[in-house]
Amino acid sequence: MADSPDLGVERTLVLLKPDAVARGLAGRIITRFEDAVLKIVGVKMAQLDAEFTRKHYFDLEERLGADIYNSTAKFMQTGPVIALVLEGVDAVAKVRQIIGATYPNLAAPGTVRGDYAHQTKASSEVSGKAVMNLVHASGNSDEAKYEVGLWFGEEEQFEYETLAEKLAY
Ligand SMILES: Nc1ncnc2c1ncn2[C@@H]1O[C@H](COP(=O)(O)OP(=O)(O)OP(=O)(O)O)[C@@H](O)[C@H]1O
Repeated sequence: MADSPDLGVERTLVLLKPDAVARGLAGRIITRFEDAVLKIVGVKMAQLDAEFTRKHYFDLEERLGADIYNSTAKFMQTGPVIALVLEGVDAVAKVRQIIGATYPNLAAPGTVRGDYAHQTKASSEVSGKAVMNLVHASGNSDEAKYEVGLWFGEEEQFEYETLAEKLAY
């Protein structure tokens, strides 16, 4: 048997956005990740500035346009966020499933966005404000590597050393 079997364990970045922190939902949201055997290996609270927001959402303006970039960047700086590095089997995809679709009205019941938010794309377009959808999570494994590295130094991330620790619950 190989010394280190590939368990499919990976890391992903999660942000509890200003609306989640302000509404006192942090604990309930984190519990959902922990219940799905996603382990916290890094955590911090931060107030974003314009420069760091640009680094985090570096491709958003190109993907969705300047108006959406600007409203999202503004929203992300309205209050503190909580950043987490989560580790687990298929963590990137699993976290995206747990948080649900980008537009909360389309997010399934049982997902974080589906249960705790309600905004539609149309309401954001009318108001010119960002979709307040509580959580950001890396969209794929390349994005996860970039975002985890942007937010957390090596020394700010912890290791579960043994197989038992990695899988235990
Ligand atoms: N049509 C829109 N109007 C206003 N804000 C939007 C719109 N589309 C996206 N956003 C904002 O931009 C963020 C990034 O959009 P993206 O397409 O990357 O969705 P996502 O990957 O589900 O969200 P996130 O990157 O925050 O995890 C969304 O979470 C939302 O806050």
